Amino acid sequence: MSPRVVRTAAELRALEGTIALVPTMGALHDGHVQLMKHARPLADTLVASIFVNPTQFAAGEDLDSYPRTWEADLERCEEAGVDVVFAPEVATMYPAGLDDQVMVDPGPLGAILEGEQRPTHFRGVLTVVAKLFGLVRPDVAVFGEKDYQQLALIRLMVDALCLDVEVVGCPTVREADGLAMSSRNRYLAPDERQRAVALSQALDAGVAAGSHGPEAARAAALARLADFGVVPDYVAVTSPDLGDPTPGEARILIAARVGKPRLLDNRALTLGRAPEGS
Ligand SMILES: Nc1ncnc2c1ncn2[C@@H]1O[C@H](COP(=O)(O)OP(=O)(O)OP(=O)(O)O)[C@@H](O)[C@H]1O
Ligand SMILES: CC(C)(CO)[C@@H](O)C(=O)[O-]
Ligand code: BAL
Repeated sequence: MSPRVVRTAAELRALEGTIALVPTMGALHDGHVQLMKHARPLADTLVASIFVNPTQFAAGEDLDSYPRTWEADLERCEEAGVDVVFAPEVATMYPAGLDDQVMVDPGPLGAILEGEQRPTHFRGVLTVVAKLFGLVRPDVAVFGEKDYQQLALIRLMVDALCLDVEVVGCPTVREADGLAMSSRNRYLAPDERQRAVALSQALDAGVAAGSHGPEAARAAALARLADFGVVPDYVAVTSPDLGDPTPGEARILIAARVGKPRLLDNRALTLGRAPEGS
């Protein structure tokens, strides 16, 4: 059955039973469909939001050219068993205007990695996610690990602001060659699409070198990126909660521009101790 499209808070208030929410910015791909399929059995009603959130884009970023594929998105939502697509106008999300004086401050975790490259990004993301939680009032909300720092910050926000929403993370869905699916992949020219596999291969190299410690993991990932001529914005090896890495469970994260689009990827890894004297 086709999902019902709703645009207002009043329509959302009429929803009954438990609610699962999958927030998106549209241009839906199989990664989004997996999030929706994962969310489907978690509640009576499955809501997917489609909203290209202006406040998470800085001036000069790709807000205006961000892909918008409405008809195809509705088909993907239907395929995934979505009941309701919430597609608000900007004024519904930002009734006080885009220079809204009340915004969510992401704190120190919002200032590193992606936050260093995009200083106002997470303020916009957390603000819109908080607004979506307030409007949709979900019992559970599902996000992708592809945007690992975003997922970590949303969990922190839910704890810090005492929001009554269960946050569920889903593994990254990849193309056959390992490239993490992303709405912006469609901007890769054919030769860039081939080079884009550098990110997942660099993560593989980092994971394989992890037994020799975090610096070895980082060096292996950087070397693999260099093989493809890809210069990253960052390659970071962290603890699972994005702090300093210690032996055991850890995370390796990469961001890099390949041609026009800026791509993100990350993987879990297990760190050994760095060799003595390194
Ligand atoms: N390959 C993927 N696997 C799993 N989840 C994903 C994947 N790509 C995106 N998601 C998740 O889908 C949700 C909506 O993301 P969004 O609409 O920004 O898509 P995107 O593909 O990440 O777009 P962009 O190219 O702008 O980064 C987020 O929770 C995001 O982490
Ligand atoms: C969580 C989100 C939908 C907020 O606009 C966006 O950052 C995204 O698509 O990952
Ligand atoms: N998934 C992250 C959305 C953004 O880059 O704004």
